[in-house]
Amino acid sequence: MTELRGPVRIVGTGLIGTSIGLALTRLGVVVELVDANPDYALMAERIGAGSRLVQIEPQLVVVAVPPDHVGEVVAEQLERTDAIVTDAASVKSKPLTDASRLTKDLSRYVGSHPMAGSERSGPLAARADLFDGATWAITPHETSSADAVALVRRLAEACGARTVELPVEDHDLAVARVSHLPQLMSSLAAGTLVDAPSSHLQLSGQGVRDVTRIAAGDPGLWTQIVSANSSALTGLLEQIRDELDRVLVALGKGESGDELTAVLARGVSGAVRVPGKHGTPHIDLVSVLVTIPDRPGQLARLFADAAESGANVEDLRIDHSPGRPAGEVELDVKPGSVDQLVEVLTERGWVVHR
Ligand SMILES: NC(=O)C1=CN([C@@H]2O[C@H](COP(=O)(O)OP(=O)(O)OC[C@H]3O[C@@H](n4cnc5c(N)ncnc54)[C@H](O)[C@@H]3O)[C@@H](O)[C@H]2O)C=CC1
Ligand SMILES: O=C(O)C(=O)Cc1ccc(O)cc1
Repeated sequence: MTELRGPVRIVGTGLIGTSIGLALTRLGVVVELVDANPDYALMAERIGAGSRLVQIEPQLVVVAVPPDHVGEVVAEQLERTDAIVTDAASVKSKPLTDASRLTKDLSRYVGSHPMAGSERSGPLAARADLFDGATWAITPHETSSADAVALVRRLAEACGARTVELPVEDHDLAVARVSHLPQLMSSLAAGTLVDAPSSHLQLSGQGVRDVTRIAAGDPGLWTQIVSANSSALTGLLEQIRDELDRVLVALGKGESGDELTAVLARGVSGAVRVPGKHGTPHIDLVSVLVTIPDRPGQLARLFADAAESGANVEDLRIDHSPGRPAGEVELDVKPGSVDQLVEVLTERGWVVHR
């Protein structure tokens, strides 16, 4: 069996590279940190993601630089080392095409893509547990060696992720749908807030926060990602444009038409197909809303009371605007636990709504 012994060289010590470094270092794997910006490599070293100076040749190189530069760095690392080389880019066709223009033998290269991240960039946003429970795509190409694929699988598992293998082209079609289109939709929705009066913005609740969170991602990085996946994205954007036209026509009629309901109902059907946490199939959860006074210790009391009802809280959201005397906690539980949870919380004086 191919073992991940290290050292692992990480080229690009931003959010993703430094998070991989932290995850591997916690397992005792020796990590070498390299970045075009020496300050970033130093920061990554200071927070414990590895070391800038490692004398031993790497077993594996992970290229975690923006997509436009991945191909050249992969080719350079293949030529300079005997290591297996992977990358973490959000698109997989472009790095492969770019690298194949620069070097002949790509058997030690296999692309990969951790499906976890954040709207933040740079080493200081990194976390050792970023990939725990996440999916990590591995995209072998025609000449990737079995050893390369096996070692990259070990890397993903060492970072706490579960792996999915798929061809390069399938990967790019899939992420156009589940990552790149949602990013563009989030940016478009958030863009309408730029000129909004603050009297409108003060009514913001969790819905607009959910929809706009990823819009805060680095525009430079996302320009590279969506440009590299333009053909897969174009079809989806045309579909959205047609749907938007239908919505405009329906709204223009000024009547509560079937057309509008059909668009909204299709959204419900799509949303329930998104797999739940840890890549498990989506299970229907029920949300229970609890009003919580803005005082120290209230969350701890709520969780203790919820635990006593026997309900396992599968997920939760907290909505609290500064200055308001109370917040709203949304507890997601399995349908079978709801009655008991509501009964116990109500008995103990919580204001609960389903
Ligand atoms: N941001 C996210 O949530 C996710 C990003 N990715 C992919 O991971 C890669 C890295 O993204 P982030 O860590 O978010 O970006 P980042 O901006 O936080 O880090 C990128 C790092 O690469 C360095 N760099 C740029 N060109 C370089 C070169 N030629 N040689 C050495 N270092 C170089 C930069 O100085 C920077 O430190 C990208 O390809 C992205 O598509 C994958 C999954 C999630
Ligand atoms: O912030 C989030 O929820 C993300 O989904 C982050 C992300 C960004 C880019 C990727 O290629 C993969 C994951």
